[in-house]
Order: sequence, then C-alpha cells, then structure tokens
Amino acid sequence: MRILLKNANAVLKEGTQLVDILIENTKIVKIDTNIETNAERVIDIEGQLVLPGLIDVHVHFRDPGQTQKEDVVTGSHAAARGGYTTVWTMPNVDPVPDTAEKMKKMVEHNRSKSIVHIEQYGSITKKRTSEELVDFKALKDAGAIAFSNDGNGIQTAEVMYEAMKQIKALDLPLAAHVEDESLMQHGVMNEGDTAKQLGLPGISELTETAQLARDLEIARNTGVHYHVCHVSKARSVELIRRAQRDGVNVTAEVAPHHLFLDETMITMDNPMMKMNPPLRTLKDRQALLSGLLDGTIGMIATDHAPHTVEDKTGSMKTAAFGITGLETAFSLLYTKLVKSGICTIEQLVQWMSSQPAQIFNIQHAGELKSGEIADLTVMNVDTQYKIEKKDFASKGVNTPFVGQQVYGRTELTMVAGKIVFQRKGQN
Ligand SMILES: NC(=O)N[C@@H](CC(=O)O)C(=O)O
Ligand SMILES: [Zn+2]
Ligand SMILES: [Zn+2]
Repeated sequence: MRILLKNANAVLKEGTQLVDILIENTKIVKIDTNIETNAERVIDIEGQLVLPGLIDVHVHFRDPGQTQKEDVVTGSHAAARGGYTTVWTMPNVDPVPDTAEKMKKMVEHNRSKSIVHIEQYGSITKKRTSEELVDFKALKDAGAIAFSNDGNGIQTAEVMYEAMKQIKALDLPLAAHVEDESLMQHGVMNEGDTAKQLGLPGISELTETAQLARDLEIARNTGVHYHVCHVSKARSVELIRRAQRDGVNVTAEVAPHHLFLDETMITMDNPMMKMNPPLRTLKDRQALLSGLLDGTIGMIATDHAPHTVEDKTGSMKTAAFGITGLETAFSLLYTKLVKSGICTIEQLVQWMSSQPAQIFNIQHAGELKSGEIADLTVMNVDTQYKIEKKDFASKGVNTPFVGQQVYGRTELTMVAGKIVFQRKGQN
C-alpha cells in the first residue's frame, strides 16, 4: 500500500517545510517537494501541519480491573484522536503487573487491542505497596519497558535504593510518582489560602519535594535513569535543575493541567479540579513553563486519568484524583503556548514527540524522516473548535477543559502506515 500526502506543512528536524510525504506499507519512503508517483491513495493535506506522531509516556488505561473507566480499545482510540501514536501505560491496574506472568498477559492484551503503539510499565513493588520488590529482570523479559509505582510514592529509602540499583543494572528507566504519604494528611488540593477558604484539607509542597530530594540523592548514588512524573512545584524544578547540573541522570515531565491551571481557579468544591499532584500556584506554573523552556523538563505527558462520572461527582473530599488528557493536550498546548507566541511549533513537537522518544530510547519515533516508521499526525491549527464531552473517544469525560475554545484539532493519525483516525469529511 502506498499513500501520498500532498502539501503537508511538515515539522521536520531542519524546520517546518511544505512537502509531500510518501508512505509505503509501514514506512515513510520519501519526503520531498512535489513527489510525482502513483499511489493507491493520495490525500491533499492542503497546507495543514504534519507532525511526528505524539508520544505520551504517562497514561492510565484501567485495563484490567476498572474497565468501566477505560479499556485499551477506548484508551487507544482516545490517543489516536488526540494525535498520539505511542503511549506507555501505568501499572496501577488490578491485578498489578508485578510478576512475569501478569506482565506477559497485559502486554499481549495491550498489543491485541490497541490501535496505537503501546508499552507497559512494570510495578516496582508487589501490589505497589512499598514493601517487596518485584523480580525486575523477569518483568523486563516479559516486556516491561520501564518501572513505576505511579499512583503512589515509594515510602522508604531502603526500598527505593534497592529498586534503583537493580533497575540500573537492567538499564531501564524508573519513573517516580513522588509523594511522601506521611506528609499527605488526607489532603485533596494544594495547601494554602484557597484550601483554607474552601475548608478543604491541603497537600503541602513537602509531600513532593521532600521525597524528590531523597530520590535525587539515591539516583546520584546508583546512577539509575530517574524520571520524575508530573512535576508540580517550582521547588521541584529547582531541585531537578541542580541535580542535572551535578550530573545526576534525572529527567522530568509536566502535565498540561499543571501548566495552565492553578489553585486560584478552584472557586468552589469542584472534583474536576482534583488531581494528584494538585493544582498549585501561579508561581509554580510559571516555574514549570521556565523548566520546559530551559530544558530542565524534557517532555509533556498527559497523565490521562479517566474516571466514571460517579467517581468525579460530589465533594473533592471523596472524589477520585485525576483528569483525562489525551484528547485535549495538543489543542491546549498549541493554543496557549504556540498561538500565543510563548514557544514555537518545533519546540512543542520536541516536548510531545522527539524528546520523549530520545529520553526513553523509543526507536524509530519522534522524527518525520525517510526510512522511519510512518507514525504521524495531521493537525488543523486554523479552525477554532470547542472541547465537548460528546466528542471524546475516551470513556472518561472528567476534565475541567470542557467548553474551552481551542485550535489544533487532529485531522488524521497514522500508526506504522495505517490510518487509525480520520476526521469525517477528510478525503
Ligand atoms: N494523577 C492522578 O490524579 N491520578 C492517577 C494516579 C497518578 O498519576 O498518580 C490515576 O490513576 O487516577
Ligand atoms: Zn502519579
Ligand atoms: Zn499517573
């Protein structure tokens, strides 16, 4: 099968250029101006943006265990609709992939159901409880590409130290949800004036920073690739920046909601504004953006966390933590960062595709290039549209961004040469 994309405004390594892209079976075979060839399918992109497929290394698909919230089919359709061609799924599912057997089963299920590339994190400990380590080698052999206990932090230095040593020996990344539970005190939003006004229990910055400081020292000692999930505090960015200067092998991600929302926007007890880590302050948002712009934070990850309507109704005191992200991320980032002149489209592509690929050693992804796997996405950045629940492919419609007017709508997503999403009306 040969597919020719005509008039693509393609974000290439050498800059954004108007080109034609020829795809043969699973690969890009030629990128050039005016390719004249016979192809089974010719699609006129009409000057719209073509990006290397987006990569999200932090998503929750709830499969197995909570498929009322999401499953691999709906999650991967949400990914495709958001322009993502690769996702890495977190292991806070039931059962937790903490043995080779469970891991193998998950990997097989993921691969058979997903319409995008999918990789699975193994857990760091049995049942993710900070006690007994998994058999890392066995999990790696069964398909784990990295390890994480996301949803919970590792509560003792001893367990983290052992985990880092063993994961380093296997040369895989450790992605950390940093949260000291002894400091959490049943908090549901950022500790501060807004929490006081609303009468809601707060989550202190130390919950994140104290454990992060501990981990950075253990990472320095062990040399492991330590990746910090969903950084939320200015102080965390500073700690990571210093550790990088000191030569610690630390990388980090930020979620769109931590860039664009803060506690002052929580004007009432609203479960849609509840996520972990919580929305922080304007100063934190600015520091996260600076961290992205200066390279301290290498990538954007959505932390796509779908929940049922019931789980996100009522008070923040009892609602579940987390919001969905795959289908809104690009639009929000394009509108609020690129359109407003804060960064270039090339930078955004670095954070959403090229750098996740580089940092996590994802082969044949992150760049539009002849000879590479044809993972790409076509974005219409000229037409404004409204984020609406009814359009979501995800089972989770729990996001405070519903109703926002944005630019950057996915028109087409291609995974290994196969069109997995195409907006109706597109030729
Ligand atoms: N981020 C969240 O608020 N929730 C995540 C867990 C996590 O990422 O820690 C979830 O699984 O729902
Ligand atoms: Zn987490
Ligand atoms: Zn998460």
